[in-house]
Amino acid sequence: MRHQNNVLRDPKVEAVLERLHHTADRQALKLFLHYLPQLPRLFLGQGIHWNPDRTHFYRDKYIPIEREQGQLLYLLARAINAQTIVEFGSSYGVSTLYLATAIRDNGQGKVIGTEIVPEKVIQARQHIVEAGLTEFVDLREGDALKTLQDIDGSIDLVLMDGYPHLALDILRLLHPQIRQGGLVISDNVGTFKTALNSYVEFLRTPSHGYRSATLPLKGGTELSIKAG
Ligand SMILES: C[S@@+](CC[C@H](N)C(=O)[O-])C[C@H]1O[C@@H](n2cnc3c(N)ncnc32)[C@H](O)[C@@H]1O
Repeated sequence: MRHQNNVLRDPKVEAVLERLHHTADRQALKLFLHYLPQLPRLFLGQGIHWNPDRTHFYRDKYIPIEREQGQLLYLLARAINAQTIVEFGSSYGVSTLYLATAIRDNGQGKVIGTEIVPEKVIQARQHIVEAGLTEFVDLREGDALKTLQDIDGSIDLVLMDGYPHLALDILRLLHPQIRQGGLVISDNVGTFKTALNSYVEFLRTPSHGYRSATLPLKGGTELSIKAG
């Protein structure tokens, strides 16, 4: 990893991840230009407006978690000895690789990932094979609202990183199976502030059973624990 210690301690996984992060970094200019008209909103702290009818732009975009978020995910998954991890939005597999490394190092379990764009699923599967993590991943192609309906047993950790307008529905779907002490980590709560407002409110309403705080990672990463 550039600039800092890498907690994964696995050169094979790190090499794949570094290549994917670099490819994602090279898409930054296209993303910047795409969001350019919305820069005033961002500077005013309002976040980018999310239009659920205009997602085509993202079909070939990596838009992965950042390296620091990946390290945090790995550490959290190790800390709670996660064995069932659910990921909404796998894209090309960057977050999947961090989480699957944690599952492997915990000794057993699976990351159940889901991705709706078939071309991304093909690539993500290749990256997982290349990293030697196939047996720790169950990557499901299709709409997460369907593919995540039949999860066996309890869930230790959820990564919420799909399109914002679906986050609350996905959380409601998974909520009964998230165990006490389980974690929900949500990307982009600062970037897509308005679209994720009701989702974050859900996590912050005490009667729903979570304790939740926003970490200053990638402009806002929500860390929530199901505390009962
Ligand atoms: C921000 S990206 C995920 C990045 C990924 N977690 C990573 O770190 O590499 C969001 C992904 O969610 C996928 N997605 C959006 N709606 C979905 C749905 N209904 N079901 C499954 N995947 C979906 C998109 O195609 C996109 O690839």
